[in-house]
Amino acid sequence: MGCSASCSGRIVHSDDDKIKDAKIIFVVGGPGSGKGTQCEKVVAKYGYTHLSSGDLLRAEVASGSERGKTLQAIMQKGELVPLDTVLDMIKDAMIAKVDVSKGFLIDGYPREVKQGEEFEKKIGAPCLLLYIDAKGETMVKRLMKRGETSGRSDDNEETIKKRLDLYYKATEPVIAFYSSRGIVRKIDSELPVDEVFGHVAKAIDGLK
Ligand SMILES: Nc1nc2c(ncn2[C@@H]2O[C@H](COP(=O)(O)OP(=O)(O)OP(=O)(O)O)[C@@H](O)[C@H]2O)c(=O)[nH]1
Ligand SMILES: O=c1ccn([C@@H]2O[C@H](COP(=O)(O)OP(=O)(O)O)[C@@H](O)[C@H]2O)c(=O)[nH]1
Ligand SMILES: [Mg+2]
Repeated sequence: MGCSASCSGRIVHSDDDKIKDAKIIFVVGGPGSGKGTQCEKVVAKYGYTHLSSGDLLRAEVASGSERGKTLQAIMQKGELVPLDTVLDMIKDAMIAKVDVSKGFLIDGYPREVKQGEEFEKKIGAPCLLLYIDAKGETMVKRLMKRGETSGRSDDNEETIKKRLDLYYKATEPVIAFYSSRGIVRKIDSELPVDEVFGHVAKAIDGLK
């Protein structure tokens, strides 16, 4: 959809136009790499809107809807929910915030190259991809620890292993895909949280 002139002659931008023009940052990394931790800090410093695809899905599960029940079964197994479901949720959440948002952090998405391509067709192009990188054993350790209190049904040893396998197989190619466009900034998240954030902030400050 393009712009249309209203009766007063003012140009009216559709929701689609508005989100297409928004500043979009993808935050990609393995399970437990620290995406959510860093996004919270970006929100505090830059006022961006944080949308975690996993959180959106968990909210749907918590609502107790029929759709939520189907999602819960998929997530419990560490598999990926259908692409359109996640994309529609992200798009709705972006539209709801676009008028008040300085930019969007899309956390935990895309999980596979195809998801990125569809996002760009339906929403718009990212200006930056923050690649939050930690070793496999670090991620497992963090998630096992988080699992003691998170209440997340996928924070158990068996599902963590499947999430990690799927990350290496399906999600790592996303990084290569966007690297060729020159928008990937790799962040070492083995460092203490505040040091990691220093590097994240530098990447964001480098945006025009
Ligand atoms: N030591 C250390 N721990 C961290 C760091 N970042 C995150 N953690 C811990 O690791 C766990 C996972 O961090 P999250 O921010 O939830 O990770 P995530 O990438 O959003 O994980 P998913 O939601 O599973 O994708 C949490 O318990 C954090 O406290 C870090 O830079 N250093
Ligand atoms: O775009 C997405 C994002 C999440 N998920 C599902 O939600 C779970 C939790 O995702 P989250 O990003 O919260 O955690 P991660 O698996 O990265 O630790 C995943 O294992 C998937 O089952 C999905 O299917 N598509
Ligand atoms: Mg998270």
